[in-house]
Amino acid sequence: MEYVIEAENLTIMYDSVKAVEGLTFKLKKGETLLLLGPNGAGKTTLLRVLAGLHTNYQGKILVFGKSPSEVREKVAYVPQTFSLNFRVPLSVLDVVSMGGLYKKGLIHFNIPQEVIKRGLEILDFLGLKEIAKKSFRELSGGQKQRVIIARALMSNPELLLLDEPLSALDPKARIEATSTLSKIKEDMGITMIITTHDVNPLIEIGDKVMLIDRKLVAFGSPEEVLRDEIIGKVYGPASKAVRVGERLYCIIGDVHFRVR
Ligand SMILES: Nc1ncnc2c1ncn2[C@@H]1O[C@H](COP(=O)(O)OP(=O)(O)OP(=O)(O)O)[C@@H](O)[C@H]1O
Repeated sequence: MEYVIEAENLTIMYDSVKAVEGLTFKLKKGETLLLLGPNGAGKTTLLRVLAGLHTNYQGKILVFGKSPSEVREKVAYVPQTFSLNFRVPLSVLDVVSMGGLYKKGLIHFNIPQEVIKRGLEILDFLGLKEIAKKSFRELSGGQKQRVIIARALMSNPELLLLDEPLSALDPKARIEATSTLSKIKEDMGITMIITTHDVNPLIEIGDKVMLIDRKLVAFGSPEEVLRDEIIGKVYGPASKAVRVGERLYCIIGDVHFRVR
C-alpha cells in the first residue's frame, strides 16, 4: 500500500505549548482529505508541518516515506491569505509562471520561455487561458483563487495542501473553485488536503474527512465522520448531518466559542 502521509501520535508544539495532540492517520496516493475543525483547532498548524515549514513536533510524521522537510519539492502549500505585491501590475500568466521559479531559486522577472509555456498549459487545463493576459489585481475573488491554485501546480506537486481555499468566496465562486479542485483530483491524480469550515461544497471530492479540535476527533470516510454524534462533539448538539437524495450535507456553524 502506497501511503503519501503516515502520522502516528503526532503532537505539534509552539515552544513547549501543545497546539495539536496525538494525531494518527494515513492518506493514500490520490486521495483527497477534507480537514475540518473550529477556529484554533490546529488545521493550519498541521498543514505547515506537512509542508516542512514547522518542525517543532513529536511522534511520527512521514510524507512520501520521509521527513516533511526532506520532500518539500513534492509538496505545494497554498496558505489561507495569499499576499502579492499589488503595486506591481502582474498579469495572470506572470503570477502563475512565478510558481515555476521559486523552486528553482530564481526570483526575477525575466521568466524563461519554457516556464511561460508550462504556465499557459496549466491555465488552459483549468479553463483559464482566456484571462492569461488580464491583470491579476483586477480579477474577481473566485478567479484569483483559481489562479493561485494554478500557480501551485507549476512545481508539479504530488501533494497539494490548500488552507481554506473557499473561505473568501461567494457561493458561485465556491462552485467554480470546487470544480477546479475536482479536475485536479480526477485528471492529475494529485493527493490533496483541503482545510475548510464549510465541508458541503467539497463533500463530493473528499475521500476522507478528518475532524480535529486540538486533537483528533474523527477520521474516516465522509459517511463515517459526518454523523450527528461526531460533529455534535465539536460544534454542539444542534449540528446535524442530513441526506438529501444521494447527497450528504452538514449543518454546522463556525463556532467562535467552545460548546461544552
Ligand atoms: N505562531 C504561533 N505561535 C503560537 N501559537 C500559535 C501560532 N500559530 C497558531 N498558534 C496556536 O495554535 C493553535 C492552532 O492554531 P491554527 O492556526 O493551526 O488553527 P486553525 O484550525 O487553522 O484555525 P482557523 O480556522 O482559525 O484558521 C491555536 O491555539 C493557535 O493560537
